[in-house]
Amino acid sequence: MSESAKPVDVAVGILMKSNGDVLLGQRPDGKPYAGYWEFPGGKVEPGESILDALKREFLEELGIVVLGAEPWCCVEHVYPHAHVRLYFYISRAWEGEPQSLEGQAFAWQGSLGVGPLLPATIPLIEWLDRLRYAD
Ligand SMILES: Nc1nc2c([nH]c(=O)n2[C@@H]2O[C@H](COP(=O)(O)OP(=O)(O)OP(=O)(O)O)[C@@H](O)[C@H]2O)c(=O)[nH]1
Repeated sequence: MSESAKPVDVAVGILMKSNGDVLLGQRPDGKPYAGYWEFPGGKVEPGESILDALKREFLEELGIVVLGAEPWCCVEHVYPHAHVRLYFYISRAWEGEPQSLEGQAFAWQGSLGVGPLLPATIPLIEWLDRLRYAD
């Protein structure tokens, strides 16, 4: 039960193209919720800022250099395997083309697409639609 008492901070990045498409990745075998889709990211390491964690994860997983990202929203979720606090950032500025450096599948998506999504990420898709089709 100690896991539910102390949330784990997770940095999550939404790469958004000018047409509104966003990048999703599929969780690899061997992790909880393998095969589910999520926005790229991962756990924040001790002493690391959330933005630094985001940049590190994007470089490790995708070979992308995030040039800028804005904090968007924070969601807490209690899974059987972990209690997480997800810090979602939106980035419209990066360098490089996403490559699958750790073997995951990735896909650029409009409003509807791949699934299933991680439970904590589902509401984000609706909020995101309001944001990207607002202007
Ligand atoms: N990256 C990411 N993680 C999410 C999302 N939604 C969500 O609930 N999570 C949760 O946040 C946690 C992220 O941890 P992870 O296991 O992917 O991170 P990591 O790569 O640093 O882990 P590891 O190095 O321990 O294997 C998981 O518990 C995952 O279920 C999302 O949209 N993106």
